[in-house]
Amino acid sequence: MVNIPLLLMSCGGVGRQLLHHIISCRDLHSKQGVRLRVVGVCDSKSMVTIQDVLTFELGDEYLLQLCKVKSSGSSLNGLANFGECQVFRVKKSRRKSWMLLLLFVDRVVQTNFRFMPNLIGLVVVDCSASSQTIALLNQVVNLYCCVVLANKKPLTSSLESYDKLVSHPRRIRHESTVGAGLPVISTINRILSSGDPIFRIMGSLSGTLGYVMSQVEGGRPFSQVVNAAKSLGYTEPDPRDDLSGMDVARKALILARLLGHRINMDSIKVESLYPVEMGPDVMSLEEFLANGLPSLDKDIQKRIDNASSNGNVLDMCEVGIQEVAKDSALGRLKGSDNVCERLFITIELVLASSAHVFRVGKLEILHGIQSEEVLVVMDLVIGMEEVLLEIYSRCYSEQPLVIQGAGAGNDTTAAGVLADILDLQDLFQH
Ligand SMILES: NC(=O)C1=CN([C@@H]2O[C@H](COP(=O)(O)OP(=O)(O)OC[C@H]3O[C@@H](n4cnc5c(N)ncnc54)[C@H](OP(=O)(O)O)[C@@H]3O)[C@@H](O)[C@H]2O)C=CC1
Ligand SMILES: N[C@@H](CC=O)C(=O)O
Repeated sequence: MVNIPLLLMSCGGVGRQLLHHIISCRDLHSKQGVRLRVVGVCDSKSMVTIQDVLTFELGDEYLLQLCKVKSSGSSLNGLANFGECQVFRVKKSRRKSWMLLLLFVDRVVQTNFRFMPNLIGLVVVDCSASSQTIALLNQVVNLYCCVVLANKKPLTSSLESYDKLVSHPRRIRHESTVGAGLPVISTINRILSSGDPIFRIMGSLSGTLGYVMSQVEGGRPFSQVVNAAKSLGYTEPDPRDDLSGMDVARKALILARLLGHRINMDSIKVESLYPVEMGPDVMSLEEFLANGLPSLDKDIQKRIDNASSNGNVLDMCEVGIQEVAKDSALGRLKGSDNVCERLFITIELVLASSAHVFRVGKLEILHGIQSEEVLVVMDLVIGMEEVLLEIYSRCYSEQPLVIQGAGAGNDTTAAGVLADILDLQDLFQH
C-alpha cells in the first residue's frame, strides 16, 4: 500500500470538499493500493495535527466533524483535542502560524527521513486563497515535500518565487489553478514535453463572469447573480477578484509562464467592473456585498439596455464593458449573449477568436508574434459556468485541441486537487 501523508492548508469550500472526496474514495483508493493519510489541516488561525504522523492520521470521523465546524462558520479553534489530534491556536500573529506550520512540516520530514531516506516527506496542499502561504511553500519544496495547489497566488507572485516553487517539477501539481478540475495544465505539459510548440491558447476561463453576465442579460440584477455565484462556489472568496478580472489575469499569467514567458502580473492589463472606491483596500467585503454591489445594478442594467437598443450586445473588453455590433465578429460569438474581456500584455489587440466555431468567448495567449510579445485576450461564455480552452500547436494547428467543461465550483476543483495528489503516488513509499 502506498501511503501519502497530507497537510491541507484551508478548510474552506474547496478544502472541505477535498476532505469529503478523500473519505468517499477510501474503497476505491484501497483497491488501487493507495492510502491518503491526512495528518494536518489548518485554517487562517489554527492548525489541527497529530504528533506521530508515521503511525497516526486524523480519522475520518474527526475530519467530518472538522468540516462541520468549519461549515458552521467557526474556526478550527472550536475543535477539542481528541486522542492523538491536537489543536494549535494562533490568536493574532499570522507569522507565528506560518512558523508553526513550517516546524510541523520540518518535523514530519525529519521523522520520515530518519527511517526512509530519499523519500518524499508529505504533500502540502494549498486550497487557500492567501498569499501568506507563499513563503511556507517555498520552504517546503526544499524539504523534499510535494506541493499541490488550487491557490493561484503562489504561482503568480514574483518570478523569483515562481522559479523556486517550480524548481522540482516532479513534486508540484496545480491542475485546479486553471479551469478547476479540467486537465488543462497536464495537457499543456504533455504537449510541451513532446517538443510540440504551442503557439496559441484561446479560451474562456472565468466560470463566474460567464455565469454572472448571462444571468444579467437574462434580466436578473447584477448584485443578485454575483451573490448566487458566490453561494454556488464559483467565485473567489472575495468576488471582487473575479469582477476585477484579476482571477482571469492570474490564470493567464500561469498559462503564459507555463509556456515559458518571464512575465509578471503588471504585464497584464485588467479593467474592473467596479470602481476603485469599492476596492478591497477601501471597502470591506461585507460592505461591498451589502452596499457596493447593489449600487452597481442600475449602471450595469443601463449599459445592457443601451446596448440592446442600439442593436448591440455587451462586451467586456479592454475598456471594461462596451458595446459591439451584433453582426461584428465579437457580437456573433454567441448570439446576442456575448461578453468579452481582453487581457493583453501587448497593447495591440487581435480578435482571432472571431471565426470560432463554438461561438464562445476567449482567453487568448498568442506568442511568436514578435519575440517579446504575448497577447492574452479573453472573451467570456455566456449562460454557464462552463469554460473552454483551445490549444494550437504544430500537431494541433488546423483543428485545435479543445478542453471544455465545468470550470468552477468546489466539487470539480477539489476533484482536480485529489487527482493531482494521486498523480504523485510514485514518489511515496510502498
Ligand atoms: N471555487 C472554485 O471554483 C475554484 C477555486 N479555486 C481556488 O481555490 C482556493 C479556495 O477557494 P475557496 O475554497 O472558495 O475559498 P474559501 O474562502 O472558502 O476558503 C479558504 C480557506 O483558506 C483558509 N486560509 C486563509 N488563509 C490561510 C493561511 N494563511 N493558511 C492556511 N489557510 C488559510 C481560510 O481559513 P478561515 O476559514 O480561517 O478563513 C479558509 O478555510 C482559492 O485560491 C481559489 O482561487 C481554484 C479553482 C476553482
Ligand atoms: N472564480 C473562478 C473559479 C476558478 O478558478 C472562476 O469563476 O472561474
